[in-house]
Amino acid sequence: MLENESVESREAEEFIGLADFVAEGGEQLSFSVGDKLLVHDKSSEVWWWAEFQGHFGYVPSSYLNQTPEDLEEDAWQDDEYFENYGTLRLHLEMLADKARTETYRQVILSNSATLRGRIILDVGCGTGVLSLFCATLSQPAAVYAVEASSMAEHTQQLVQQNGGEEIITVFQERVENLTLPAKVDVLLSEWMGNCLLFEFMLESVLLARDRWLKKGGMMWPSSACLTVVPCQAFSDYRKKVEFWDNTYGLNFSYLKSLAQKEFLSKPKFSHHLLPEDCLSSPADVITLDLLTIQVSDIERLRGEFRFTVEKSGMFHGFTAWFSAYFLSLEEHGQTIQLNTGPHSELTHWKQTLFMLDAPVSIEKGDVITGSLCLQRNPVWRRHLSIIFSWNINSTDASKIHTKCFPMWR
Ligand SMILES: N=C(N)NC/C=C/[C@H]1O[C@@H](n2cnc3c(N)ncnc32)[C@H](O)[C@@H]1O
Repeated sequence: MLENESVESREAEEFIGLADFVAEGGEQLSFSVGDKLLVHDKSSEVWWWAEFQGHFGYVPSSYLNQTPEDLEEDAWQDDEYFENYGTLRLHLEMLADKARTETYRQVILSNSATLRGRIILDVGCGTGVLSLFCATLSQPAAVYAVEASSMAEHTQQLVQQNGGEEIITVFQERVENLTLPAKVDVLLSEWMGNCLLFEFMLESVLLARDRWLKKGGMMWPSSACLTVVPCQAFSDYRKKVEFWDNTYGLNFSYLKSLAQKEFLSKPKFSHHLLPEDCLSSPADVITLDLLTIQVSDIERLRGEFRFTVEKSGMFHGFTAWFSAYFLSLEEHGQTIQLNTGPHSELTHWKQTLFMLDAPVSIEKGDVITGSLCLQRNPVWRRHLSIIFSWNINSTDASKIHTKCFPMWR
């Protein structure tokens, strides 16, 4: 035993669980998100031999993250994050997104009468466009425009050059570290990342809500949901995997398994899903009420789905997108929706594609049931893993497929 331990302990590497894993069969080892495992053998790509609390077994490598020795950069990677937002590139992308920006403008315009005399907090105001909509399209008492990056210096200029300086105060600070002059009636923010949560700016918005939103105040967006649909993705699969079957007359199919691992193990951002590639009607799988959801809730969000296939074809994977909803400040005013799905005007987020390792041919009438879990990364706090579990035409637990997609670490 001593010999065995010394061999195994010599080369063991510490990894951290990105999501809960339930062993199927004696050879596998169960663990929970955040657990630290010792990996002794990585000879296989997919299954590693690991140890946890004195037990040994096989674990899926896609569920594990290398723990950074000393987290020299902070887990939020704030320096890099706010440096990115200090340049115009991302702000241009967001401002050029008409569907996104016009929706917020519409919300402020249609509530302009009720905004009169109110105090508004704009979390992560960037160039201040939303705050300037408030100041120019309504008469609030005050707008607190909070922006942590160096963009705030320019925002101050833009506010002055657009006559907003009487109403808008720009704060260059993380909203979590800020002391505001007063509590606010409305918390306005455009925080949604890919698959809704990526970047986890939502945590900052919720902390600001808990500290600065008056009782009975309004959150804009008021609610948000993550929508999913099973889909075809012939062109992606052809370009990334089938490409190797015939490469200039040569047979490179030996590379297909490498291609699957390299191209299909992570989600594909900015995917443009065509309506005709949807295999069924989409379903809202996860819904957030921004007034009541707690920071602890966003560590792990889970939803179930059941799709009845409406057209025969190939099941290449799932596509996800989000919608945000803005309640009216008026009793019976209409709710405004920002829908980033394939049946709405394209936005800079587009949609996100999650491809199965191997496509499955599917028939009209087939039923795909399963669940989706958004598991926040226990180490890199702006990242998450998205775990799809599904089976086709069966409730037999042994036929459940599962795939864990890191976004990104
Ligand atoms: N991804 C989408 N949609 N929007 C990202 C929008 C991010 C903007 O909000 C700022 N921001 C993010 N987090 C904070 C915070 N805690 N305090 C102050 N400003 C912040 C960033 O610097 C960007 O300008």
